Parts: sequence; structure tokens; C-alpha cells
Amino acid sequence: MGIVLGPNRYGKAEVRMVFVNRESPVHEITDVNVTSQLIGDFVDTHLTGANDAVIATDTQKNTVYALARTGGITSPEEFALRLARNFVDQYDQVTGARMAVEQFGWTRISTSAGPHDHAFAKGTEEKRTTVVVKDGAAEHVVSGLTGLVVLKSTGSEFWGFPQVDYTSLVETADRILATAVTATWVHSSTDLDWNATFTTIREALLEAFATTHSLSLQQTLYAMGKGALEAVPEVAEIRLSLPNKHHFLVDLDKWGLDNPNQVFFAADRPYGLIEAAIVREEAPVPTGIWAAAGLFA
Ligand SMILES: O=c1[nH]c(=O)c2[nH]c(=O)[nH]c2[nH]1
Repeated sequence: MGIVLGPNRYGKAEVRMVFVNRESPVHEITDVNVTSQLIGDFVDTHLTGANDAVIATDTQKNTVYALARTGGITSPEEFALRLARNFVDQYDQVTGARMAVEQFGWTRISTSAGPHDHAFAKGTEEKRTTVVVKDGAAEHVVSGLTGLVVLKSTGSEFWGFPQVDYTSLVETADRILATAVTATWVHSSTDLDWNATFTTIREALLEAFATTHSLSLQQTLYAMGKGALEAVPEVAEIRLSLPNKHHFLVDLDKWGLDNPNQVFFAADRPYGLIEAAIVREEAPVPTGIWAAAGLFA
């Protein structure tokens, strides 16, 4: 029995970079947060501190900047794939990589003279996400979004649940349904129009949220995932994490006022947390991809 080094990866986390595409006077900006991590033969540095094989995390950071300069950024997925391939192709000791890219949204400012060429307003808390996992020649692209806050002011019910010990929730046929969508999906291809795919999935999620008459957030979640899988055949599985952002009707009785679903208390915690994977049966996700794409510990 001994003590040995287990799975490991290392790199530079959260390289914040804004790339300005100046190909035309109408600039485009891409605002990203890149985490680069390498996998390979790095036993020596862990066991003895010999760094002969270690591509410094500082070098990885600089590579992020350099590859943006040489190839631009057309999508987080394309950029993450290019970074992963760069490291694995270039260094023998690097057998794999995990590249994570978050993208923040900016919109062009509209002025009285029309859309401005180079002035932008930062969007909401919503972020587009991607993780590329490369293991030798095998590549997987996992994409998603987080912080997409949505609300329906009606078209949501919740009733029929068991009245067991400690149940106090009153059944309702009309409530506010609100959530902050985190969605993550695995592609079955590494060669897609990433921006079009992202837009299609985001629209499918919103369409299902809006049009499903909800009897539970669980039902809405399933409809959202199903809609995404129907919209893009190259998505093998989607996972959704939906906090139920509760809105409680305020009791105005003591002031002689009724409250026909108009005045709500927006609670921030505790919140329901509804999570599920919606899977395409005929296209199973390769074992280990979710773990490899996720946080290490
Ligand atoms: O959509 C809901 N699902 C639940 O499981 C649940 N539980 C609860 O208290 N409220 C709700 N709402």
C-alpha cells in the first residue's frame, strides 16, 4: 500500500480578456473569462518539484492573449478548441486539456443617429459558457448559459401534492413562476456553427418556458430541455438547474384591501431547486464527460 498522485490538471484560471475586432469601423467586442488547464505527464513536479515538463500557468495565460491576436475569437467554443489543440499538438508531455470560456454580453448602444460603431452597454448577469475537454484525439464540447432570469406573471399552478406531516403550502391555480436558468449541454459534434447553435438552444429554452402552461417547475424544466434537444439534433444531453424564485402573495386584508395576484413579496431564500438531465436515448454522452467538464473537487 502506498500513496500515489491521482488525477491532476493545472493551469491559469479566469484570464479576463476583451477582444476588439477592428476589421471594419463597426467594431465587435468579445468579453471573456478563460480558464486553461493542461493534463499529461506532470508527476515529477508533484513528487519532487522538478519542473522540466511544466508549461507555466503564466505561459498559458499569454497563449490565451496570443491566440486571440492571431486568430480572433468567433465563438467561445471555437476559441476553446483552438487553445486545447494548440497545447496538445505542441507539447509531448501534454496529452489533454480542459479549456473553459465564459462570455459576457454587451449590446451596441443605439444613439439618435443610429447604432454606434464602437460604444457598448454591458448586458445582464447572463453568461454564455463552454468547456472543451480534449483527451488525446478525443474532443468534447460542452456549452451552456447561466444567469438567464425569466418570469411568468401567470400560467403557472401548483397543486395536488401530498398533505403530509408539516405541509403548510396552499394549493394555487395561479402563481408567478420565476427562475434563473443554468443550462449545460453536450454536443455530439466538434464541428458546428457554434453561435447559431447557441442562439437556437437559448430561443428553444425561452419558447418552452413561455408557452408551457406550468403545473410544476419540474414539468417546465422537462419541456425546456425537450425543446432544446428537438431544436438541435447535435445536442446529446442537456442539464438544467432551475432555482424556484418564489413570489409570495402579500396579505393586504388587515388594511381592508384585496390582492388579486398583483402585489408579491419576492423572496430570495430559501428557494426550491429543481435539477434534471434531459437525454437523447440514441446518443448517449460518453462516460466521464460531465465529470471532466466540471469542477475538479
Ligand atoms: O413547481 C414546484 N415544484 C415543487 O416541487 C414545489 N414545492 C413547493 O413547495 N413549491 C413547488 N413548486
